Amino acid sequence: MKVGLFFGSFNPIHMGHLVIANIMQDRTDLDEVWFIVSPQNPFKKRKSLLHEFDRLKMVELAIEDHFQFRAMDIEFHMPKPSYTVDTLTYLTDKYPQHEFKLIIGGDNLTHFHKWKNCDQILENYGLYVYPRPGESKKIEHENVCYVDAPLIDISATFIRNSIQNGYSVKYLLPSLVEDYIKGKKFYAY
Ligand SMILES: Nc1ncnc2c1ncn2[C@@H]1O[C@H](COP(=O)(O)OP(=O)(O)OP(=O)(O)O)[C@@H](O)[C@H]1O
Ligand SMILES: O=C(O)c1ccc[n+]([C@@H]2O[C@H](COP(=O)([O-])O)[C@@H](O)[C@H]2O)c1
Repeated sequence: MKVGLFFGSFNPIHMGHLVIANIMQDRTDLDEVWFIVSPQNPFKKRKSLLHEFDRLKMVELAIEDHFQFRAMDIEFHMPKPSYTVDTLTYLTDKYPQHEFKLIIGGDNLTHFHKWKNCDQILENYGLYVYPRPGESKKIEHENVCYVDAPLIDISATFIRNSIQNGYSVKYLLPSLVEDYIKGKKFYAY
């Protein structure tokens, strides 16, 4: 089975993530997409970062009707910061029968050469790249696959700021996730 891994903070998960994941699963040879919730992205501030269990719960709520999507908490139990190559190695040991691909935005290619063991990621796994504003560099490699997808300019930051300012976030994220955020009064609801 071929699995696309979508890493992120998911604080919270939103329609941008879900549209990309669905296009990747539906229009490529990926059989499943697994959402890997990162407890603490080394490049992001902790400000407004909800507890990892709540972020995982929101991912589970968002994908519960999609049987080819899975939410994973593996990075919760790994050393921090979580390097993608270490998570890929862990998953390969645990699921030797699966083939793993990394799903990333084109903007991430600019700094991809700085990622830990990036050559190993390219050679042993490979990338499924979707377009994102700000992309400036393409990597020509047999294991890099560029997938056409619409640009959806929704971010978790926009959603958190909207809630804080009392604006509606309807349609920006699944209603079950919105209800969960409201119920817990997250992001100052
Ligand atoms: N609208 C979107 N379209 C495509 N990719 C996205 C979109 N929003 C986020 N991503 C990508 O999904 C991955 C996980 O996203 P992340 O959880 O960091 O969300 P975010 O919306 O970028 O969050 P924040 O606004 O808090 O930085 C990242 O690689 C990010 O670049
Ligand atoms: O392994 C690395 O060296 C590495 C360097 C930068 C980013 N990542 C991972 O890439 C994911 C997306 O990152 P970002 O900053 O684009 O949201 C996130 O889960 C990070 O853990 C991983």
